[in-house]
Amino acid sequence: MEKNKYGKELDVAVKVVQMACSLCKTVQKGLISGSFNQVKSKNDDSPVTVADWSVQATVSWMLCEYFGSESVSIIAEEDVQALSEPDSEGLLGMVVTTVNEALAKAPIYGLNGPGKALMAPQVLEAISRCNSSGGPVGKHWVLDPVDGTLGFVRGDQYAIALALIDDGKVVIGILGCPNYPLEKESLNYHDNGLHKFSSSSTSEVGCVIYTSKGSGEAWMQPLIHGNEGLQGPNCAKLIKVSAIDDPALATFCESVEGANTNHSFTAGLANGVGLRNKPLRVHSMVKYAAIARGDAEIYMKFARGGYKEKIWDHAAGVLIVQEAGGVVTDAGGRPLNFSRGMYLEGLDRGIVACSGVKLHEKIIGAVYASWDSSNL
Ligand SMILES: Nc1ncnc2c1ncn2[C@@H]1O[C@H](COP(=O)(O)O)[C@@H](OP(=O)(O)O)[C@H]1O
Ligand SMILES: [Mg+2]
Repeated sequence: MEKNKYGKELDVAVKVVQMACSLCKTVQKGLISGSFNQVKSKNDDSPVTVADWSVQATVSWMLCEYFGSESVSIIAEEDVQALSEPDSEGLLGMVVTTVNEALAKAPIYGLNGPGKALMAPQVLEAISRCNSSGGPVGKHWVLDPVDGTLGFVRGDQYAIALALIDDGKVVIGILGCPNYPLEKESLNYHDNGLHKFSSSSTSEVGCVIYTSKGSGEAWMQPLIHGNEGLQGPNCAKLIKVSAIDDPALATFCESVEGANTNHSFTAGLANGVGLRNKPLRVHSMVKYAAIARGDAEIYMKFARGGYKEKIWDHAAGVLIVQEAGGVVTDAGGRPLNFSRGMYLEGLDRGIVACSGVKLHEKIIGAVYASWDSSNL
């Protein structure tokens, strides 16, 4: 990990994402057991939880600690507005406790935590400083503290996504996938005929996947659970995209939510290129992890109605798929542009990530052939 130009950043970021995974697992357990009222609605009606703010505060605090609070630039999904409302005192208290519990465990991950517990203003400051506008010059961290919040609140798949952009290019990418089974065998057909990841008693669940640009390698670590650190069974494994290039054998992934991507358009594309398997519908950037790990071959996203994709929903996943051997472009076949602030400006229609060039060309060709007759 240390050998590349961004070795220190990657080393710290992987450890921080490991911490964040542990934090999220604890909060998700509390949510599912119904012990806390930790979910709020944002202005766009999407949910936000104690975990979103707590991960953002923890990652922000750590990055400032290691890379300097003066110089570090972070673009992340959450702000402190809902947390600062008069009726949010209890919620803020939970966030502060959750952050301090996470930071107290920093040494388990080989990181230095704060000398003493953070107070509420410090936690709010850590969250609100992640308001950089990014752009084409300099280093910018990009964080989605809990991607797939709907999956998170449903006890399903979600991801913690952290990437570093340097002069407009994504140079490192880390995806924490706390509910993603380590073994592909745990990928089962579900009742409704769709693929779904399910944990079995034989497979360990949860991993952190990471890469750096130009390495041609992507790695997967299991989650760190106790004091065992990163030695022995926690050694990272190389991952690689699938070698399948026959559409009849390929599986495509997409959002669970029909509001986030047009399922009927992707069904038409799938049919057009001869895909036979049912789609694998998964919340969050775990879809990119599935492509990078060879558990599926295609990920397509076609948002509706002028929705503008945010960089934190794609940066880490795109680089991981590319370095694991895959291809990711917009629907016009062009690379995604991470250099223009918080949005993927100039994105042509949708996003297509594939395990290889052959499948990718077929999907792009199918988009070309069917776009005009679609209602998108
Ligand atoms: N109307 C919309 N169209 C497309 N994507 C949307 C959307 N509203 C929200 N999203 C994005 O889709 C992400 C979830 O992706 P998926 O549906 O693939 O699981 C959300 O991430 P968050 O859950 O972090 O907000 C959000 O950024
Ligand atoms: Mg997201």
